[in-house]
Amino acid sequence: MAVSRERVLQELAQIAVPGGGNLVSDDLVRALHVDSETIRFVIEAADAVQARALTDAEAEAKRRLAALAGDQKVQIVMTAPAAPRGPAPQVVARSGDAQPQTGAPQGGEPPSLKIGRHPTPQAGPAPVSGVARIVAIGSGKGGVGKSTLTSNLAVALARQGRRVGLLDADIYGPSQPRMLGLTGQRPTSDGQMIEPLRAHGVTTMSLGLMMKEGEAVVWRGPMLMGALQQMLNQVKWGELDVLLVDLPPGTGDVQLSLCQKAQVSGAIIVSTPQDVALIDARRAIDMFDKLKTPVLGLVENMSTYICPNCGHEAHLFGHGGVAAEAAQLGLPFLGEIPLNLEVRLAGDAGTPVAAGDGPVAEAFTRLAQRLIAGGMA
Ligand SMILES: Nc1ncnc2c1ncn2[C@@H]1O[C@H](COP(=O)(O)OP(=O)(O)OP(=O)(O)O)[C@@H](O)[C@H]1O
Repeated sequence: MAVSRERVLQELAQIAVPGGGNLVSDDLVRALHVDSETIRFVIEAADAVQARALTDAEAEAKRRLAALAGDQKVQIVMTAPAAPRGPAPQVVARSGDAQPQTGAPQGGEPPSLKIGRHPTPQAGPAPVSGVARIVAIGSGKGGVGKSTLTSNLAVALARQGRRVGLLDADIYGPSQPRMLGLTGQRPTSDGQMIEPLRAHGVTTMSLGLMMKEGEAVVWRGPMLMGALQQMLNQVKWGELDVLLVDLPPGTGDVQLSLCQKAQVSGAIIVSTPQDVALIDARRAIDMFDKLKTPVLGLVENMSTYICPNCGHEAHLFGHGGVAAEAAQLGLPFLGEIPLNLEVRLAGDAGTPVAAGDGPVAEAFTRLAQRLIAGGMA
């Protein structure tokens, strides 16, 4: 039978650490995740010296949990900042089959701000200083073009003269640095505040830029909440008309944390017209309803395909399904973006198609104008 979270904590509370306490009493266990297949957590040391001193405790935790676990895989990650003001959390030790999830950092070291700590207590959703509106961009299903829509919409809004920020909170696959041509760049920090990057007129920050690649996949609940809180409050966003937040797909911790921590003005749901995508979109809408975040409307992506050779219009994923769904749910239908090779090529090349001209750029302009006219951006 799978070991429960409580049982894991009981076991960890028996593992002594230097100084007289144990792993639990010294609050060293972070992001504990227990399900039928995995027991996973982070041991968060204050620095590399403490991390070394905790190696034995980590090995013991590994041994004890492996003995208890049965079929569950045990993954333990030890993190510590390299130095008090050093470059970003570093994975310093691993045990057993818990393979390091770090890869080559994206463009050098992340800035010297420790990200992913426990959240600071907060009475309720708070505004972000200088930011007039926060709009979450969500989808029920992955791969429907939510990140593409976010970057292009941000650029289209900036071209309409709006002061726009983009927070890439899709920690499981942060793609905004690539889509906005920021690969290889790192935001800087004085250890307190982060200086965001700017691309195509958009003030941009991505959780992916704050960590070594792959590191965040072990984050859960509190750690994620803390990181998101830092992204909102420790980034010098400046004065913004709107901050777009690119959420991970689905209905998980990031969505919950964002709506609990920040005064989100509303959410835009992106979907393709297929039934399967729409079923998931409905789930996302339901989640925002439960979180009391207004759904501003739905956007249909990959709507129509116009053959670049013959001009024939085809509907590869169907057409009009999102508009019909919006009508049925009594929500605004905000617009549709065609399926177009240029969208992908431009995204991969780091210059969103909305930065140029042509029918697809116009579709994003229309969407941006619709949001501005509706007071949403
Ligand atoms: N309208 C479009 N026309 C052509 N290609 C598109 C369009 N929208 C998105 N794409 C392409 O589809 C792929 C998935 O898009 P994107 O990464 O934006 O989706 P996503 O919903 O953010 O996915 P995930 O949340 O799973 O990361 C990308 O290669 C992107 O370039």
